[in-house]
Amino acid sequence: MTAEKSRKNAALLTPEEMAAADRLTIAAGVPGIVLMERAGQAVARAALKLGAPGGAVLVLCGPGNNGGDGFIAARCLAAAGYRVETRLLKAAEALKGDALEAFGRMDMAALPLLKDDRIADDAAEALTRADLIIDALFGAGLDRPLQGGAAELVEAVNRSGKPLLAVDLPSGLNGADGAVPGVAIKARATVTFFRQKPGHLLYPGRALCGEITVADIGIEASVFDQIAPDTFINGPDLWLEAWPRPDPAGHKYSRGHVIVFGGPVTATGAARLSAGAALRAGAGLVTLASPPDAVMVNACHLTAVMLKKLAGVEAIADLLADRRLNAVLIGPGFGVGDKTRAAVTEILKAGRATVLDADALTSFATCPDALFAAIKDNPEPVILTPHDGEFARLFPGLEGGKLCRARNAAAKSGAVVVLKGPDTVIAAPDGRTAINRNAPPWLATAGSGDVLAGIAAGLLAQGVPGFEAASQAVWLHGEAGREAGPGLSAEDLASALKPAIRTLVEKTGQG
Ligand SMILES: NC(=O)C1=CN([C@@H]2O[C@H](COP(=O)(O)OP(=O)(O)OC[C@H]3O[C@@H](n4cnc5c(N)ncnc54)[C@H](OP(=O)(O)O)[C@@H]3O)[C@@H](O)[C@H]2O)[C@@H](O)CC1
Ligand SMILES: Nc1ncnc2c1ncn2[C@@H]1O[C@H](COP(=O)(O)OP(=O)(O)O)[C@@H](O)[C@H]1O
Ligand SMILES: [K+]
Repeated sequence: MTAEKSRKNAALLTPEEMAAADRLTIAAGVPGIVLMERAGQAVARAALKLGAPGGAVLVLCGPGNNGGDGFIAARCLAAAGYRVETRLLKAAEALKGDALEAFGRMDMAALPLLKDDRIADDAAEALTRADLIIDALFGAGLDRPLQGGAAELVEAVNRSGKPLLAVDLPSGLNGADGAVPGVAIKARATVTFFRQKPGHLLYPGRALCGEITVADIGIEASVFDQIAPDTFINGPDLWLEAWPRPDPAGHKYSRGHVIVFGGPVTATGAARLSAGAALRAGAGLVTLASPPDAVMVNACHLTAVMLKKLAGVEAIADLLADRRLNAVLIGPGFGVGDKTRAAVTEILKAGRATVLDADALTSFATCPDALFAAIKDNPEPVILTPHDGEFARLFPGLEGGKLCRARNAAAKSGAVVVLKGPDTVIAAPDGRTAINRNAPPWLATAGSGDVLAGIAAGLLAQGVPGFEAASQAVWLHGEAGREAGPGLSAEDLASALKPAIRTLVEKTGQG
């Protein structure tokens, strides 16, 4: 598969982009009702997996095309022998277009869900009778919080404890950013169409989707020629092409040399975790530079990582006169304050691919613009790896959803921004973003971020471009977390990178 085709597989579409894909497909000659038929049939297939044959299925249909998919699913499930009851949120007279056509094709009565903007008594009884509930209330067209009877209904459905299958998106969830502005359905499974939406991957939305199926409804990938999405699922489909391939005739210097700047004698562990991870990520050499009194502590713990004494910030320029040191990492355990600001400024002046983490970020809380100016003057890629707290300190005033905050931060700083968490977002200054989904919760442990920063530096040293290096690092970190498993501590992560690295090496045909 070509890299271009793989990237299209990894694309995530906002509701607007999905609507454009729909329009382009219709304009190319596939009627909207045909797309809706395929969508509804895919929902029915998913329902077959959730509900016992012949069981009672309640299909809740909203006023738009999401409801239309529900009518098709209802018809298919009735034909398959299920006892199907369809209920409408708004009067049937409000239906139009493809949804009206789908309603007509269903040829089944559909009673109202609400009476005087409250759940109708007989609708409440229908919830109790159902073995499976299909949520076809709202999908891509949701544009405000659910209120009144619709909100009450969603809460009652959630309380019912019945298996819930959501059509496209759990109703109440914003597909563009994963936000839930009011209440939302908590589904056991979700069937979406053509490609996933950012809201399926970003919290809180991600927790509401259950198992996600992406159904092919006949939209061709050629629509991407006009839509050009810039948000992706983070994984090999997005960046395998950029995975470093060591020259078989090369040597350690041709795999890059990372220098990690470590902290004082009382805080040496973080930089050691980073240095070890940079080596595992494939850098040919890694040197840990630390204050003279910390060198001995580091020496007691390290073997393959080399050591250097750093007398003071003034010594950084001399050290970096050696151009073979081609990637720099500073921040973990370095300490917060003037000295760190000065060190970061010297490093960025030296024009190296750089990862700034932890204290290197916090030290600029009082003067973020000075940092951004220095980043923009550095011709090599810079990666920032803040968690939410560090992000808020460095980018005060950037608000909104995680995707939007990360994207704006990358544009503002000129760096690739890795906004960490269970749904880490990686954003490039050119607008590309990736959302990560493979990180297990046991990665939330002290030192785990130091390892991530080290992996990123190791990849930069091998010449991987900034956005790809950051995305690969986040994905590898997630895989290592899964490999090490529950009970891991950050020390376990670097060696747990090996199976994922082996998989990538094999995928790129180097194995
Ligand atoms: N695109 C495609 O390729 C394909 C799309 N397909 C399907 O179409 C779905 C999108 O359909 P859609 O655009 O009609 O929007 P949908 O989610 O049904 O909601 C719109 C309705 O809700 C209303 N409304 C909105 N917010 C509200 C609120 N908070 N509270 C109350 N009302 C609210 C709004 O009315 P308003 O009151 O704003 O006038 C409007 O009537 C998509 O998710 C997928 O399932 C498939 O068939 C396959 C092909
Ligand atoms: N709930 C979670 N699920 C998965 N990964 C998480 C979760 N919470 C945090 N992480 C990941 O754990 C790492 C923690 O990094 P950080 O907060 O910098 O910790 P530290 O400074 O102790 O190294 C980040 O890579 C983050 O994405
Ligand atoms: K829905």
